[in-house]
Amino acid sequence: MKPEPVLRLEGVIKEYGEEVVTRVLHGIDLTLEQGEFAALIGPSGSGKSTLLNIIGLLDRPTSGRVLLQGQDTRGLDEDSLARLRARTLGFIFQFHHLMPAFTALENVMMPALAERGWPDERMRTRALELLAQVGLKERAGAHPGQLSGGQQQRVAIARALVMSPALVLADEPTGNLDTGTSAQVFELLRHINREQRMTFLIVTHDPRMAQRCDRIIEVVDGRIVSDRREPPHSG
Ligand SMILES: Nc1ncnc2c1ncn2[C@@H]1O[C@H](COP(=O)(O)OP(=O)(O)OP(=O)(O)O)[C@@H](O)[C@H]1O
Repeated sequence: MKPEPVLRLEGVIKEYGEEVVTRVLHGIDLTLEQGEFAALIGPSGSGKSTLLNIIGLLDRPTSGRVLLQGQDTRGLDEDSLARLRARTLGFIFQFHHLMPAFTALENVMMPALAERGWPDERMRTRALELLAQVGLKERAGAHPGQLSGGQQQRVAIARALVMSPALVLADEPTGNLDTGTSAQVFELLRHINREQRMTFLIVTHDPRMAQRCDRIIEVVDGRIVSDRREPPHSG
């Protein structure tokens, strides 16, 4: 039997306003299978962030359904949504939002702490493994202020992965980095995707980055206007 897709959106509509209603998403249908590495592109104001917030269970559609690993999220209360979010989703933002008073290791453990309370040894081991994977094993005890921008973003990536999410949502993950660092961070995401078959959806304005994804979903005026799979890249 085919596994449930990681994500399925059915007829997602989003409207803002009460007296004057603005429709921002016009019935989005979208499926992401496990292991996909997809870019979400489109002009400013086209609805990418709105869509990402709905997929990330941070906002609810006006109508339509969002299913994560086959689970219908419609009708779940805020607590259930928060639990599902913590278990299933990882978030990477343009600005890393690391906590300056905590070390890199503590920052990576933070989502696990929020979920399970006091840190246990397994959590610590997992966080250290992830820091090693993003090339920061030696910097586990450093505070964010002692790390470069690229290193800080790599800590944020490790933090996004600590709960082994089925789907990682990245909003302009390299938007705040210089070109060289940006390419390295992107390659790291690619590597994690290939190695762990973790699914990624990446909002980007950078056409070169989109070209290096396996699938490019383009949104214009709240509609998916194209959804194409790229031939596999060699490297
Ligand atoms: N809370 C809100 N209330 C009213 N309108 C909103 C709200 N949030 C977003 N919008 C409108 O919805 C549309 C889509 O916005 P959204 O932020 O999703 O676009 P985007 O594609 O992510 O843009 P950008 O690339 O500039 O981040 C815009 O016209 C925006 O003004």
